[in-house]
Amino acid sequence: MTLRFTKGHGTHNDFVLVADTRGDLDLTPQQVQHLADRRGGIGGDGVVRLAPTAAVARAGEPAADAVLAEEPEAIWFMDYRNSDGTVAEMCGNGVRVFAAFAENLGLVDLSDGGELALGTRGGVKRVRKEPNGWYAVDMGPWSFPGGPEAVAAGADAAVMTAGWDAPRPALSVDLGNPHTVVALSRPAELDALDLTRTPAVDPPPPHGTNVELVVPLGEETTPDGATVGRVRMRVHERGVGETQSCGTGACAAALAVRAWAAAGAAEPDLVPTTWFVEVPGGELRVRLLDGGHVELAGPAELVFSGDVEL
Ligand SMILES: N[C@@H](CCC[C@H](N)C(=O)O)C(=O)O
Repeated sequence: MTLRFTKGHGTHNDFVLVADTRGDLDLTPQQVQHLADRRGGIGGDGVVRLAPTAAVARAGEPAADAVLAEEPEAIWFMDYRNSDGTVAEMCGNGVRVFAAFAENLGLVDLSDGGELALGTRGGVKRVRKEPNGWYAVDMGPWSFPGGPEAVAAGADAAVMTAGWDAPRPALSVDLGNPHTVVALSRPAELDALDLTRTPAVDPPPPHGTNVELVVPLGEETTPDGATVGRVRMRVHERGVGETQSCGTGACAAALAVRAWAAAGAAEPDLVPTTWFVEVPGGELRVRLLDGGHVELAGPAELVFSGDVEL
């Protein structure tokens, strides 16, 4: 079978995108692994299938039914797979690149304030385009699975990775997909990390986790007088390995660092609600929204298209 694809990335978190506008493509884990293979295939951290939400629901995906019940206008669904062939609930960089792909296919017009509501296994996501060309997505609700006690204690898990003498405290964050955030004290320590092996998380999360290693860089004032926070991050993605960026991971990092800062602040309400997250592949913006939602903004690029044999 010959398959048309487009290669895209968001801050160098890269994806093979496939337009399945009839919704009849059933990608096997082996086919996903082949598409994502950087030597024998196209290469990517993940594979994104764009399909009609109704077709995904008919194929037995309960999340697609829930999407249509919540937002009947979410007619397109992001079927996201990690490069190892496993399914993931959400991908923050993937959602933005999906929006750029849908624009490119002529399925949506995001100029003049247009919005794309799309379905994911993590619920309905809404994407709009900013004047600088960045895509901003309302990532929806998030939570600290360990609850207020974990936030007060600063941790509900421990992470051990190559080169460390002992496990370090970490905070679990749920963005629709699972994250575990560990704070390091110095950028040099972050740079020296060996992330070629999967970090061990205790207690082991039932469905695995993405692990973000972060260095809080403090607060700064923007030219328009706003106070924002800044974080550096490296990430080991579930089902992939170390990647150049992770959008849900950037949200998790900002939310954890903000919670840690608020816990130690005399006036927690003054801790910034906007954070810039520096990743090896670029920079993302994370903003707390009303109603317990979080927004992710950043670039999305389509690089080339072609045909591949499956
Ligand atoms: N790179 C993504 C996250 C992709 C899914 C993740 N590896 C998982 O298994 O949860 C992002 O930008 O959020």
